[in-house]
Amino acid sequence: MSLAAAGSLFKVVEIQGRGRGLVASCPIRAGQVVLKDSPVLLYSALPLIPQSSPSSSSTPASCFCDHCFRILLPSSSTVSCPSCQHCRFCSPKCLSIALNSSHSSWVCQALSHLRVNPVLLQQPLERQLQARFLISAYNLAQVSPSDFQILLSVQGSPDAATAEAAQFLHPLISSLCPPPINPQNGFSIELIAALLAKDKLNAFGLMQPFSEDDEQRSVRAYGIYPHASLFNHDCLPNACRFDYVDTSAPDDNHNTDIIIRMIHDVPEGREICLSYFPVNENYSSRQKRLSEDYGFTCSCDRCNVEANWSDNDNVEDDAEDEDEAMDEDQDESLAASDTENIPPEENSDFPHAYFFLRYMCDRKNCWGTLAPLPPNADTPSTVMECNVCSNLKNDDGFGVIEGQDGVSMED
Ligand SMILES: C[S@@+](CC[C@H](N)C(=O)[O-])C[C@H]1O[C@@H](n2cnc3c(N)ncnc32)[C@H](O)[C@@H]1O
Repeated sequence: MSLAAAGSLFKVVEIQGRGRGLVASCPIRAGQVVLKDSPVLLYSALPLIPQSSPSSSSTPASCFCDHCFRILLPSSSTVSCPSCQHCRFCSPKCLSIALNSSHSSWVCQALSHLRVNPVLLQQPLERQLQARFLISAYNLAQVSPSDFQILLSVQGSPDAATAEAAQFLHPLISSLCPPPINPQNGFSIELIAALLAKDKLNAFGLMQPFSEDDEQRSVRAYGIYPHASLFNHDCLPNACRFDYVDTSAPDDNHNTDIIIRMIHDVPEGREICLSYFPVNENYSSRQKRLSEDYGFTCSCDRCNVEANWSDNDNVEDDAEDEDEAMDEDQDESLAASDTENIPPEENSDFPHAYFFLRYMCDRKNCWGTLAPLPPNADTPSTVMECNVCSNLKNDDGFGVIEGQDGVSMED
């Protein structure tokens, strides 16, 4: 679904202090899909050299296809790039597509150079990923100039951190003899800084598969989704995004598309917002992330309430008032169980408790958001899907629907 196709559901408007935003142009129902978006650019979020086997060239470089980022199962017929032997693909078809797009011969050579660059390899993962992004961006300019223009059109201007990264990466990337973009700006440090800023503000992470044992789920790939990048942030979002990287049909070339679905009904005129990170984070860490990573101070309803809490006041204190047991491992976060006995109308300090009760997944280490499946004609679905662990639950009794992990969403 392109922005134009979804145009009847929302419009792009300029909102004071927030830049562009997407506003409902009609009432939108819970579960309704408002956008299906394809990436203009995707790049791996793994270190240049796999951590577990830094010196072995025969060890697989990654456990994800280097083009479509599906997980590579031991039984699957994977193929390696014939030139670098490092990047692996889930099928000969994916390799063939990649050789003409994401893994062109220039990308292959550039990544091979980076993998033996001792200065870059000593840098933190973030710097290595910025190098990966710049390789992909320059390649995009070559293989799809129109998509490169789209990348340039998303929001983002350099800050001190991206300017410093550009200082470091400019000589490195220039030494890879990238293909010329245009004679005016070539591979200027300014262009590199601008690209890094756009990536920082707009990249969506495609996460590694969920596991209850993983406290910190990592990202497998980052992507720039031009339409989805127009959603502003709210700490109590009314929409959330789903992806079906591994569960889409094997011949589906759009498995890295993301889908934005409404969490609950919204009236015409309401801005549709996502949360840029899991909703369980507390006030100070949310404000810190939004300021450092996105350059704004959040003044959403939830922040306005929590700004008035004293320094040590947090959701857990409310939960303690209610004689709730504390999860010591989560003392910086809001645990769903902490809110169970706090009806919003009885706790004026915490009016948004209802959101966490109804829309936050309570599975261990998940912290995902629940949204109903799309309505059937006008009938709303009573089944809620978690956008992190894919669990399906009945909206009424919150019972888990067995055997329904990883459903695939089509248009
Ligand atoms: C992914 S972009 C969202 C679309 C952006 N507003 C635009 O014009 O393209 C993220 C940027 O939007 C702005 N933004 C997002 N949510 C905001 C909010 N709640 N309040 C103020 N600015 C916000 C910030 O400048 C942020 O860095």
